[in-house]
Amino acid sequence: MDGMKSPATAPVLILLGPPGAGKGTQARILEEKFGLVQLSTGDLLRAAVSAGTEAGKRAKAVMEAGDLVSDEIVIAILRDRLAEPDCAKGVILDGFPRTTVQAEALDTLLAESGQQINAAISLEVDDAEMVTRISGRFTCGTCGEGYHDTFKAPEKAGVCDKCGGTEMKRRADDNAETVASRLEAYHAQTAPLITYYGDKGALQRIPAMGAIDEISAELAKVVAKATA
Ligand SMILES: Nc1ncnc2c1ncn2[C@@H]1O[C@H](COP(=O)(O)OP(=O)(O)O)[C@@H](O)[C@H]1O
Repeated sequence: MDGMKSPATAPVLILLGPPGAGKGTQARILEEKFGLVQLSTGDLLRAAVSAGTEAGKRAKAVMEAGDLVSDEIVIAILRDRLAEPDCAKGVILDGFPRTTVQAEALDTLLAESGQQINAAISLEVDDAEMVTRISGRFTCGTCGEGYHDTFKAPEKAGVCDKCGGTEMKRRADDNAETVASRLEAYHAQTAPLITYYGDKGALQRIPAMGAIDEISAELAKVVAKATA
């Protein structure tokens, strides 16, 4: 029929990288720049734990140990979230997939609605830096929004950058012992996805050891190209 086009599919981007690589920070920047929705399975799981849902109860101890929550739970949570109307704008997946089983489930899920991923972007950093970064990060217990990083701004230790509050809290799993397990889980279970997406021709690598705005500028170029 004249003028009939197949509907444009919404962008689907994946951010890959170890804990502390800056996936969450960069996903929030991309959300604003490109009008996309950030989907963080870590945030969704923490919300399930706080709400005390069945999935949350099963996930709590696993997360505190720095291990990966079962594929079954995470895939179910992600599937439900993706079905919400705001995701029609396009999504940035932050922290998902983290295993090959999850990557395959995502491909199947997207194929059901005629979609596929635009790019899997790997934020490349080294492990030693990750431990330092994670042990220095705090969020604000007063406004819940502010963020403070003792590593980047030691002079402002303990003070929220948004509201000036002084009740800074560390995430339950941001301690040296758990961080080591999270890095181990990353190398054993998630790093193979770099090859998975490389083989599909969907992988983009970005050096991510520098300043947040330099990395986000690089990332924006890659995203603009992948979603054009
Ligand atoms: N896709 C996933 N599969 C399995 N477990 C997950 C997944 N996403 C998050 N988690 C769980 O939530 C924890 C926190 O994840 P996240 O907030 O992404 O932080 P980080 O990337 O800093 O480790 C992980 O250590 C893991 O236990």
